[in-house]
Amino acid sequence: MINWKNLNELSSYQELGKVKPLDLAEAMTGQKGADRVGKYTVDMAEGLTYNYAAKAVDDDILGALAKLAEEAQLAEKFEELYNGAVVNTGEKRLVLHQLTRGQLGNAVEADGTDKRSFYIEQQKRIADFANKVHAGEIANAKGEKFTTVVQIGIGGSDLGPRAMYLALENWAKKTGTFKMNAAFISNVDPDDASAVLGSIDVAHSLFILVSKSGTTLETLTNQAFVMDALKKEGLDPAKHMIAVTSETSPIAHSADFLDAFYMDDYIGGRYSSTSAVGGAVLSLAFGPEVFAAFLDGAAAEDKLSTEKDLLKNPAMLDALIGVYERNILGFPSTAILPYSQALSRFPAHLQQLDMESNGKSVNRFGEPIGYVTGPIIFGEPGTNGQHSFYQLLHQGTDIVPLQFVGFRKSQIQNDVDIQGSTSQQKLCANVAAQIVAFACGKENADLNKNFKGGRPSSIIIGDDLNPKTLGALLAHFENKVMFQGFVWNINSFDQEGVQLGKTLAKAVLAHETEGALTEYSKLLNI
Ligand SMILES: O=P(O)(O)OC[C@H]1O[C@H](O)[C@H](O)[C@@H](O)[C@@H]1O
Repeated sequence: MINWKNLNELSSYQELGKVKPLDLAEAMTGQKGADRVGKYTVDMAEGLTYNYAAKAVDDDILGALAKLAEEAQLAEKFEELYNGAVVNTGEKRLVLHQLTRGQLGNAVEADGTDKRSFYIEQQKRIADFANKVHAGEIANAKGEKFTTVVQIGIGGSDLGPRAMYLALENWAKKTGTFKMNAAFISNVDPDDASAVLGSIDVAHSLFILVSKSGTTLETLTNQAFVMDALKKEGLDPAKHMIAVTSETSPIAHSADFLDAFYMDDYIGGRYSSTSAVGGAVLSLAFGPEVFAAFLDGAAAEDKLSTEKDLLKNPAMLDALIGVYERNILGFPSTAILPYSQALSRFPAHLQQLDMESNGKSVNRFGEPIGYVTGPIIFGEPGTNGQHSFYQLLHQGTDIVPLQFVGFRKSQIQNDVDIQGSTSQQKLCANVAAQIVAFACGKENADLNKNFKGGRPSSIIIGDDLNPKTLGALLAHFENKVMFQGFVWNINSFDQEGVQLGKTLAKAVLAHETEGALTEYSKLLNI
């Protein structure tokens, strides 16, 4: 029997507030700190590890978090979700993104079909299509091979797939699996589409129109923009464009497209990288086998997330430590800091994943809640961030919990020894240094140079970033966000907060405004 209770109704939450907080600076100094690094670590899938030694937790706090996880029935709620319960209460929908990469529980039937079979069928259709494009069997009007793939989409139909493409582009080039260049058009700013169209060979480009709803104004505008450009080149848009959408959307089964691949309403945009939304572009760019390996990594991490023991479940643990930092310690934000250039857009993806999912003020029944929910998420790859905003992270008045990601090896494996160390060693040295600097600080009589420390961080470490580790990394964060939503008793799978702005923008374009909106319209010359 599942109890969907608000966080402040749970006795384990009240108990958690009474546990003595850890003095992180003290705990991370000397031999004690060294021991923590070996102790507070848990295996993720695909050889990754989640190390939380530099988080402000000890055995007592972790024990209290385990009780909270149990009382909040996190494992049971995940089980409900993957067995097909209507967990998206706002939209009255099932939540099935895990099913795109594996079968964790019972077969799930919806709309009269077995959903796992439906997702597999779409993957097979995409694989077949991609193989034909690579072989030149599907080609442009002159029978020439497509060399570039361009995704047109926004939000979840852009950020995840773009971050995943960038994460694997150099790996694919290095391993000989690279098939096609990919580019992305998302913003309705005409400079976005123009710049992309100006940088590619349009006659040899295949466009993927990606919109789950098929109604997103920006995406449909960019589709028309691209169709116009194709026509101006004397090309038939219907021979250069495929669609990824839900079967019920207005753009499904349209003659405007060479082919169409489907996802459905049970996969939220920000959770759609492992569906056809990511599958089409990644299979075309790197080949279906690479996409399949990415799915395997995600499936393996999902499996780990079913573990009931908190200390063996990295996503649940990461989620609970985040709740402790947000609700007990009162920290308002979290920074995502990958020490990997390939993950340059990963923080942007996590901004949507986390903030659109957990930026909520009512519970899953639509009732107000009396505690804070999702933190503000931001980030940049290291070491670039160090030379930008780390000043505030080290000495600012707010404490910002940090999520580092690092790999022992670079992707391209082209490196030079300069002054006794390689660039990769310098990169890794910096992340190690930052973790300890943030946690331990450094006293100085000159307060301007004093570091208080006590700034918590965790790190996910792997040997290298490849399709499997990337899949595991993505699923870790998806599951972390889901578990946090369960703790806060909110619905992490709808996004009503984006509607008002869309409605008002439509009113502006229709010149049906009043008051301040009319004045802003005039200021912007609309
Ligand atoms: O894929 P689409 O239906 O075009 O949606 C694209 C995006 O727009 C919406 O406004 C939502 O905020 C996002 O969750 C979604 O990913």
